[in-house]
Amino acid sequence: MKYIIAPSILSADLARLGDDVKEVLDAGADVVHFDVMDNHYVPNLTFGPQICSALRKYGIEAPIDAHLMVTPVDDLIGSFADAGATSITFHPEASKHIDRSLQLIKSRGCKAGLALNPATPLNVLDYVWDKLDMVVIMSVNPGFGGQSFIPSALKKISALRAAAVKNGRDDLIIEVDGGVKPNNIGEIASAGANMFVAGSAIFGSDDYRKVISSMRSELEKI
Ligand SMILES: O=C(CO)[C@H](O)[C@H](O)COP(=O)(O)O
Repeated sequence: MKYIIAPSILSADLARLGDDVKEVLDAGADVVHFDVMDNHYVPNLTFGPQICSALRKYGIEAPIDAHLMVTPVDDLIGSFADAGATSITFHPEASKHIDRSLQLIKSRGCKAGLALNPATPLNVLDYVWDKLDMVVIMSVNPGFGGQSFIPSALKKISALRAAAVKNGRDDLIIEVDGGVKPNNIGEIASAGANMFVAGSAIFGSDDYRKVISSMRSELEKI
């Protein structure tokens, strides 16, 4: 299985974001995870499409995974697609019309996904399987980096992988976000995840290559 490592720029050095993102990609990361927080859906405020576009202008060519922790959702979908996002995910509680928001993302040529909070059940996916490229299992409550992985996420990841297969979606990307570290990435992957967001574990280290390599060597053991 192809495993995707996506550093969350929430924990990057924001005063030198372009360089920090280049460094983490040079160190072996696959995707830039871009946390968008609005101080409304979540109690924190980060960055908007201008920063995404600035990263593109700075020469970042890797996929950018925009995780919208905002409400309302739809107005920002077009802005992030224009700004160069490759995939856009949002929280079902944040959109009045989940199916419409997913369609909007796909119509702009981006991969589409739903992000499920720790207490959000999987049945929200029941009627939109055909519109999902990815599902984000939040293994922390959204809003802040540096929190601990919530263990019940493992059971949820396994149930999601089984449901995806049952619904003919063996290709579904299962992204896990929150508290991912070299010492738990193996069990998270074994449960069925194939994309891993890690903020503090990577950007909090002074050797990005070493952390990413140790994550990859844990993944190779599976
Ligand atoms: O979406 C997020 C918080 O809402 C972050 O992406 C997530 O918490 C990653 O940070 P860390 O790896 O430090 O837990």
